[in-house]
Amino acid sequence: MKDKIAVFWFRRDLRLSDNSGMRAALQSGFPVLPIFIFDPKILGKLTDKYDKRVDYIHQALQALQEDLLAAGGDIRVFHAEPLSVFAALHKEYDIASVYASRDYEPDAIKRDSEVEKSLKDRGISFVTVKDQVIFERDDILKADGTPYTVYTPYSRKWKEKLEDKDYRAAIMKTDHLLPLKKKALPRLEDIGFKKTDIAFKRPRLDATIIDDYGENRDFPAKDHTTRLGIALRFGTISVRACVRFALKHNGTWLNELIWREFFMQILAHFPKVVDTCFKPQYEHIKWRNNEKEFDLWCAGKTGYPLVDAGMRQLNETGFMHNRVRMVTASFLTKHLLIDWRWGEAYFATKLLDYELSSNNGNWQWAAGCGCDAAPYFRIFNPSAQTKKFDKDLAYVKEWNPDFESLEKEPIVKHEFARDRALKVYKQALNKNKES
Ligand SMILES: Cc1cc2nc3c(=O)[nH]c(=O)nc-3n(C[C@H](O)[C@H](O)[C@H](O)COP(=O)(O)OP(=O)(O)OC[C@H]3O[C@@H](n4cnc5c(N)ncnc54)[C@H](O)[C@@H]3O)c2cc1C
Repeated sequence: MKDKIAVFWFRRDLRLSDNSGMRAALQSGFPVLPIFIFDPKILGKLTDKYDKRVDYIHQALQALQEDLLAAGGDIRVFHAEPLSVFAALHKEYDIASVYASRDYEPDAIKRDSEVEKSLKDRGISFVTVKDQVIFERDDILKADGTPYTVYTPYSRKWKEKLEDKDYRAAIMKTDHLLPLKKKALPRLEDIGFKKTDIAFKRPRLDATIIDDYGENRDFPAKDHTTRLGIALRFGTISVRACVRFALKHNGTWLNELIWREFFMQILAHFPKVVDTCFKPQYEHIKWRNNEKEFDLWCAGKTGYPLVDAGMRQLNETGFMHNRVRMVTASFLTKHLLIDWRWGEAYFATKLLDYELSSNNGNWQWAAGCGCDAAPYFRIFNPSAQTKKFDKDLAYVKEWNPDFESLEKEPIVKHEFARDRALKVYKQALNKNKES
């Protein structure tokens, strides 16, 4: 008879330390087999075979494998549909339970419920554990049990509710890993992708950035933000470690981590936001959706130096500074009157730190149609934003050195675009009053 084992399925928690899902698996008492699955359904949606995020995951798995080998185990990495992976594992092992850290995106919830059902049919339990957030969907609710849709009261309640236990490290003994013969990971080429120039570094909380984050974070040329977005996305850093650090070092940075959870709970409570406006009346907006103008925006050729610098930074590196993300998103939706969904989809293909809930929430914020959004009449003037946040043009010059020749012919004049946006937004909102 085979000995019973537990399986730990790594997904968006690619680390061995402070991993509450893995800790739960190790506490099961059964030897733990760690696995990761490259799901062809997810990878198939990525058209660029030089996707840096896939390369990042691949390198993070190598680091994870080193840690697991040092702890006396290893990892098995598959490239197949999860249901077929578990069917094959079921033949090879006597599995008591499969453990995983909880995932909150609509597609992940659907996948997990299919996996749970199929495991249950084989008599295997599927145990998911909170790891990706401090507070999930129903942890922070209003007194009447409904979700918060405004950030400030949400963050107040989040802070009131926070106790040591919520951010304590998930410490574990790794002596329960299933001994495995070392096996090389599949190569990127084996899963249909190519090596890129991204270099995985183990994420680190840097006091020299976080201590004076509040004073510097808004100036793109200073590059004074942590760049931990990708690490939070794929769980190569623990959010509990971030919160412990933020509590000691900087309240403004803590607020950013709360924004992340705010949008996650919005997506969890209102999954319709994936493709519709949080505020339905904004569906009446008559977007112009000019494809030529969209292409110019994507390429960083609008003639507005800050907008173009941001788009070029994004295209070249997969990152764009938050201030500039706000300006470029406002420009697309308000100056060009292009549907926020187009911009959101473009960012999703490019951002290394792409996170459905944050991208969606922030795009809806910029377009004015989100839960706690910028009012429709707040239209960033890209030139005023440049004067305020990049007055020496250091950021513009870095990413958009030919800006002077382009600036002569901007895609649209600010005053004209502003008036047009106000008119179109007002029309949409009035239509709603009439109907
Ligand atoms: C149009 C638009 C699209 C965006 N798309 C994404 C996205 O796909 N993924 C993403 O993580 N963030 C997104 N953001 C939010 C923000 O721009 C990035 O989180 C931030 O720029 C990442 O840089 P950093 O890692 O240096 O973060 P820091 O400034 O060091 O902040 C630390 C972490 O806090 C979280 N955070 C910070 N600001 C926000 C915010 N406004 N909303 C939600 N979480 C936040 C992120 O996890 C971030 O990594 C978007 C913002 C805008 C305006």
